[in-house]
Amino acid sequence: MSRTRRGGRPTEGLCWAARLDAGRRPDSGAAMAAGGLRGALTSVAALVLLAPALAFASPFSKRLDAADAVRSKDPARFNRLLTQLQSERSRATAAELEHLRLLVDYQHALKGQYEVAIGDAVALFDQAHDLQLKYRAGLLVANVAAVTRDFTLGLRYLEQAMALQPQVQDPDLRRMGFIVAGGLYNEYGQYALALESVTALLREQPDPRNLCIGEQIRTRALQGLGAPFDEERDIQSAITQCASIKETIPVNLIRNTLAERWAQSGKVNQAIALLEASLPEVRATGYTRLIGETESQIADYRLRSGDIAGAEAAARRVAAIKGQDLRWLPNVNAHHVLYEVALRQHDYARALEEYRLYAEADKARLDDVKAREYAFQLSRHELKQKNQSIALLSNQNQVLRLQQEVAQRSSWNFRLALALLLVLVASLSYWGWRARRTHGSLRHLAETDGLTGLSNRRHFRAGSEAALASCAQRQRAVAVLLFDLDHFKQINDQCGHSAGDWVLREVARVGRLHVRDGDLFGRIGGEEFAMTLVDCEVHHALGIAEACRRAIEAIDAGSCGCALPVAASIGVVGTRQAGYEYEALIAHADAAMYRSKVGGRNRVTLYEPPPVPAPGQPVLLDRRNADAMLGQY
Ligand SMILES: Nc1nc2c(ncn2[C@@H]2O[C@H](COP(=O)(O)OP(=O)(O)OP(=O)(O)O)[C@@H](O)[C@H]2O)c(=O)[nH]1
Repeated sequence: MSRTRRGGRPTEGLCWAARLDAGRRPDSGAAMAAGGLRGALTSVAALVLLAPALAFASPFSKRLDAADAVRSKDPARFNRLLTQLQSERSRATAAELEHLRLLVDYQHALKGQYEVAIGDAVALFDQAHDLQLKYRAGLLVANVAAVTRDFTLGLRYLEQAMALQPQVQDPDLRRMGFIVAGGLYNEYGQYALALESVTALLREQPDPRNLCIGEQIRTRALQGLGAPFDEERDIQSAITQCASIKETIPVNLIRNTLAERWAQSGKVNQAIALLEASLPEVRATGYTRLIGETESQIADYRLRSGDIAGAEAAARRVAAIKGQDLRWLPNVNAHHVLYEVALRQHDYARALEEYRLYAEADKARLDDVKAREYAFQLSRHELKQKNQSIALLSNQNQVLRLQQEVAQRSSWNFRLALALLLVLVASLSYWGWRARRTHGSLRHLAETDGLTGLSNRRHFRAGSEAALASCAQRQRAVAVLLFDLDHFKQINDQCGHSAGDWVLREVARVGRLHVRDGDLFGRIGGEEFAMTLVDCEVHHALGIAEACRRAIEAIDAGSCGCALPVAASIGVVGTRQAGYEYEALIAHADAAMYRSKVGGRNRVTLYEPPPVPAPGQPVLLDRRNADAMLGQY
């Protein structure tokens, strides 16, 4: 039958470092009896409890810090402070309540109320707003879950807490994370990870105590890995480092590692001598795990060296440790040694019994190792899955961000384009309006007589031609009136040109009063005006002409300082007499107007065609009639 010890010296129980407080303050008898794995694991939690307090300014915060600082060193004071703080919790801020909650979780853990501690620390990890509190809650769960052998939960929270560690500002808290991770990884048989953690710790230039703890974790990880190490550099310097600050637990754990090395290389007696020499100091620590490990190594090496009695004595001391866990490696080793001793003493019944105890313990230990390995693989798997999910989510987020950015940019571009378009439309509208206005002004200028605002000759003619064409189609009557002011030159000459202008504007004003919509009224010469009256029979046109004449006659130029009368000679012609040709109508109206002038002025004359001459008789026409007739024929 071969022994099944693996990984070198006994490794059950979590990092001794957690027992640092216990090392300074030896366990009570009851605690020693409880020893073994649970005690060791509890101590890991105690290490977490040693974390420096977070800085808070208020009196409540200061007392929280004070409680935080003594939670392991002075549990009685810690409990008192916590009771006070809880009674005054109504004064606490939300952040302070979170801190208080963490301390209460520590208190539960220290009292052995592991499930309560884990339950609330898990919730705190999820709910804490302060990153450092969250980190500490995660480490607490990791430690306490290792005590309760909930390895999966422990590793899950260890990894989650360590994921937060880079953001932790407090260097002491960061170092604590490395120590807890290194210690736990060693206990989970993950020596490479333990080495990684402790290497990170040593890079952070820890204080002497943390350096000693780190060295112990490192030697154990190297041993677990079966890595070659330089005895002087890797072990003796670590022993010196720990011894110099009187850290007896780590110093002796390191010695155990050295003894393991020596025994492996055949230096069994040297290993026994080293362990025997340190045994009094080891026993003085009261640290069950260290005592059990040292004694079980002595038992093993004595057996190998042929010292059956010495081996049996040491093994029995281990087996006698009360409250130990069946799976604890020193227990397994002790039963194996006792079995071998019984065999060599030919006490086969005892050998059988010891073998049964050994096999039972070893099986339980192997199951435990498997459970840790399984927990580790599960946690790695979960971590991988989580990282993959995070990566996936981050990719999705990136895609969403990009989509948002594109949408935003498109929206900006769209808005910009819209704004530009609006500016463009506004500019175009403005310039269009300006152009239309300019065009309108120009057209108005081109069509209007500047003095009277009436249509000028050209525009009057165009409008009249259009109206005549339209009325011609419908055979509607149109009349044309031509006005010529009488002796206007005198007004100009005697009253001044501005008085003449005023009279012209007045004639335009009164003339406008006599035209309807659709009629046309223009100034077609200096003192000549014309009206085209649509849908207007000539007799009606005569009435309008007469009304105009009277209105003009009524103009009192005295208001502009001119005593001269104002009057006009008007000629009227209708389309029934002269047809729809503009030129002919104007010529006939002009001829009629001429007749008014000739007839004494200030009168209205209807165009009358010249009498048809008797054959052979010449007809004398005045100049205007002649022009009109020439135009007609
Ligand atoms: N104040 C002013 N006078 C103008 C304007 N256009 C033409 N006249 C004047 O109108 C006068 C026309 O004079 P005439 O052609 O001799 O006609 P008249 O004096 O009215 O005499 P009869 O037509 O024969 O009654 C001239 O003195 C022109 O200078 C104008 O825009 N303003």
